[in-house]
Amino acid sequence: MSSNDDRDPLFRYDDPIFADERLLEITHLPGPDRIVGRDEQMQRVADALNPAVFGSEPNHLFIFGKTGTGKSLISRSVTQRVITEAERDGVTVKYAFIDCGEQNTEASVVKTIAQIINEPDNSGITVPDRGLGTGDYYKRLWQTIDHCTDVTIVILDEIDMLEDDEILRKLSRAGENRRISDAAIGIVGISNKIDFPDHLSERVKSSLSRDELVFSPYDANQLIEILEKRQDAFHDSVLEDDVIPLTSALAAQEHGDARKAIDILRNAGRLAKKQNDARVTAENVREAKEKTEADRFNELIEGSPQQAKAILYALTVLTQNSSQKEFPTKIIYNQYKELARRLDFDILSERRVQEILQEQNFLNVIQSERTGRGRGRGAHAKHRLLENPSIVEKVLLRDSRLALLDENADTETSSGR
Ligand SMILES: Nc1ncnc2c1ncn2[C@@H]1O[C@H](COP(=O)(O)OP(=O)(O)OP(=O)(O)O)[C@@H](O)[C@H]1O
Repeated sequence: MSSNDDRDPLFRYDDPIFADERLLEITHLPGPDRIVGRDEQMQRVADALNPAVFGSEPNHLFIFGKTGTGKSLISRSVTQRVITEAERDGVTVKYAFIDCGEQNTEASVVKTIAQIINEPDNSGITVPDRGLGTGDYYKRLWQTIDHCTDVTIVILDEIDMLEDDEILRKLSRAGENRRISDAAIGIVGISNKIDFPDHLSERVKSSLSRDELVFSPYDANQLIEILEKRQDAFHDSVLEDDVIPLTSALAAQEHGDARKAIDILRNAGRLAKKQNDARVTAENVREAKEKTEADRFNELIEGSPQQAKAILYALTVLTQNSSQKEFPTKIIYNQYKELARRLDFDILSERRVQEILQEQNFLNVIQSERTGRGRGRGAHAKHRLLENPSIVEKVLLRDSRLALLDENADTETSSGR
């Protein structure tokens, strides 16, 4: 054993703040004793999946609710418990958790499910990353499901992001159509858009029978309890007394969002660590809230082209300079044209700007209300930012070209910041 004295001084070997930071990671699946206030929802998910314990087809299920209300957590947690119980009876249940924000085409979802479920050494089936058509990927999927499982549970997170809902029909009909012979499939669809089923194609609507469940936001007390049950992520006495109540109150401001609460707490710990503080304070929490919101917004717009960012910037400027929150496409377009000129961008047509606003509505960056026909469509649609404009501004100005719009840039550079 080497003591810390003879270790490379370039690195740190102790963590004065975190005892186990992984407990605060989004991929961490807390045990049932750390899950707060979701007994009823867990029971409903368990009721839908129950047949899988005996190797039969589960009921399909759609779960709706705002971000951070535990939809993914409860789906994964109950599925895990189904797997454990089924195993005791010699029934093999497997699950594939698909983020449809990342895998949004039919072929990529089919391929990913097959890759997750497959055990190539046992099945002898290969599922190549590329090179097969959608039909062939389906064939591999059916073979894999038959070979490797008795029941496959497919959890489709952000199901509203799917380009095409045909996959729902194929998965739900696979047994009936004898694509698979001795296995069953259950679908759990997750979305924060409650009107998602209205947008399904008629074919899917009529063929996919399902249960539906809504998760409501947490109140500040439930958020406190959720955070208290993760306190062991930190060393004893590191959190000052007001840290958890303040974090919960800040995360409950818009809607009770456990993801935001946990992210703020983790970022507060990281800030304290970076500053070599011995304790996490309310000050760290306030700073962490801003960082958490900026990170989240950044994640949403990361893939957006510069023109889309300029359009968002136009909406931000309008929001900052007005008591109103909602603006018609035309007004945003006029503001955008002025910015585009300053940035030396090609000026897009109003129609194209309208389409981009619709895409940002789809990505949950803005909310578009229709005033004519169709959702968020038409020149008369009104749009509002869903995030605090000063945070949006900061994040947008990180873009190298939009940075030219930063009026404080020169002073900041000359002051060495
Ligand atoms: N009831 C709860 N008890 C304990 N932790 C929770 C609870 N609900 C959510 N969490 C935690 O909050 C975070 C976000 O939860 P989850 O990802 O399940 O939310 P979601 O509703 O699926 O959100 P999104 O729509 O953004 O994906 C996770 O770290 C999860 O462990």
